[in-house]
Amino acid sequence: MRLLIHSDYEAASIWTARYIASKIKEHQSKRPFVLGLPTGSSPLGTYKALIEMCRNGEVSFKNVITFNMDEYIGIPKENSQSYHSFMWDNFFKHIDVNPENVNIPNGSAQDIDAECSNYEERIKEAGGIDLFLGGIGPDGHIAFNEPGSSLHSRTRVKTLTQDTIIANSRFFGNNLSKVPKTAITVGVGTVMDAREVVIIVNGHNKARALRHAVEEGVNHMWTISALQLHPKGIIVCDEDATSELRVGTYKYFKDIEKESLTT
Ligand SMILES: N[C@@H]1[C@@H](O)[C@H](O)[C@@H](COP(=O)(O)O)O[C@@H]1O
Repeated sequence: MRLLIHSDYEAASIWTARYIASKIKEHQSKRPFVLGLPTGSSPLGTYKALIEMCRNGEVSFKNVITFNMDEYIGIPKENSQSYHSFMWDNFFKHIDVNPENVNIPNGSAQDIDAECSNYEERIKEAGGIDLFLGGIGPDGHIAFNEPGSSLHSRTRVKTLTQDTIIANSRFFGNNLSKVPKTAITVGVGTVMDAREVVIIVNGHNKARALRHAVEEGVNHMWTISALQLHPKGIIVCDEDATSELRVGTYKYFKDIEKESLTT
């Protein structure tokens, strides 16, 4: 696993956007590039930078298929609090992606279990995910794979923990009762099947999760730790998120990645 420690969130976001754009451009295969995407505040800087690059003609999403990580159950996609609306408002409507190539789990499907297994099938039919971008919760969850999720899990329904409900209540007027209690989420196994995984970790409130991801063992209580087993896993973080790392760990990654931070 690589750990790229940037000075701040903006630098981390710009690096991540450039990295994704370079992977899309490098992709020589006839099939489209398949990009996995998260919601949340962590990827917003990356989305902003990618929108800018798309406007300047530095990257195009015309030959990109996207798969989002998760969606709340019981919030219609037209609702401003759905992850569907989040993605269109913050990213898709500003880039040249073909709407038919956008995949987001349908949290209002009649048959939620069928929706989950179809989602896995759609990913397979697209040729698998080339790069999965993600964020993590303060408890180290990836997508909505809360502590205790199987590290081999696939797309399914998960019940959100109280920690996640509290963290996400900021999008629901800080009203805990308005936050959905369940969501459709890709599994840890779904994310780990991607050819490459890039995780953005920023801010003090993610420092404990970063320590578990990097310094502790692979453990289902910190589902991001599964990234240690991925052949091409990268964590892109800011200085604030490193405050719980050992000095030696911090210095080691700063040293071995010093060339990469500028590219
Ligand atoms: N399901 C999402 C995750 O995909 C996201 O990584 C996490 C952190 O969100 P933020 O980036 O806002 O801290 O929030 C939710 O739980």
